[in-house]
Amino acid sequence: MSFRAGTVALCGRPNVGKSTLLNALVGSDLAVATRFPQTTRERLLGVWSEPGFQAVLVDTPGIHRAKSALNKFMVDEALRGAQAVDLVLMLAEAPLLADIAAAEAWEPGPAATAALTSIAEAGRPIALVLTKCDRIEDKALLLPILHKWSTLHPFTALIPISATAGEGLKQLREHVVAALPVAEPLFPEDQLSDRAVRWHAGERVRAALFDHLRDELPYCCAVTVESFKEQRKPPRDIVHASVHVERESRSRWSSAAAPRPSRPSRCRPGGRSPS
Ligand SMILES: Nc1nc2c(ncn2[C@@H]2O[C@H](COP(=O)(O)OP(=O)(O)OP(=O)(O)O)[C@@H](O)[C@H]2O)c(=O)[nH]1
Repeated sequence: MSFRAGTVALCGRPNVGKSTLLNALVGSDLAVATRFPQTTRERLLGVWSEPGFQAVLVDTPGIHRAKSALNKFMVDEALRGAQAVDLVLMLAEAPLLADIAAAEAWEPGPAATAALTSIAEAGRPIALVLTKCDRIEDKALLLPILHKWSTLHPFTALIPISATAGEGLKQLREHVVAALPVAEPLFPEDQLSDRAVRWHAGERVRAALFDHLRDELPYCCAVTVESFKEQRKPPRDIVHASVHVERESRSRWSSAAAPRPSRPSRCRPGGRSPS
């Protein structure tokens, strides 16, 4: 069988599970996934290599109505990520509904449909991926929801998944592989990301800020990695980073502890990176 390779964008509203899905498919915690919306600020490529195919996954910031310059940049990044790919996976969260009557009455909200309209402007094939389905006990509720989505766009497929429980990932994999052209791999098989280990170290620091600081603060922070020393033995990699905050009054938080970064570009596909 001929090798298939191409690019697949993961797009959707903030917090729908794009980074978690990328990590599940690549098999490594490359992208920072938190319970907070708008964690992803820049596009990240995750290289999903398996025998017979390589899908280069583009993790994008969440699409939302942006007011600040940073948020506008993030939305532009997301929409740029959907250009010229072989397939767009439009992720939408499965709604939590009481019963089948509620599921039949359900409509996607204006923000989700606006995100779909923006993504569709790129003119690429789009598959709808309904995320977090592990939270829906009665799977019959998913049918009317998927049907509602199908009326909004000629999606190439409608796939319910749970990235955390591994549900639906086989079906998703088959759909992704079928959408890839016959081509040579775009990245070496053992490369997991387009970013340097140092960039991932900065992202780990940002993830720590989300974990440890008050809810609103991480959004006002930027991280610069000042020095990064890779070590094979414990305590492993050493990161010195500066945390930039918007206001002087917030600077007392700036010495947040950095966790050990993973080594994404060194890991073999399928293996979990150390965290
Ligand atoms: N129950 C459940 N939770 C999930 C699943 N996938 C993601 N989550 C949770 O949803 C939250 C958001 O996940 P992310 O992967 O960061 O979402 P995102 O779309 O990348 O978010 P942005 O950075 O805002 O664009 C996290 O708390 C995840 O743990 C899933 O399959 N099931």
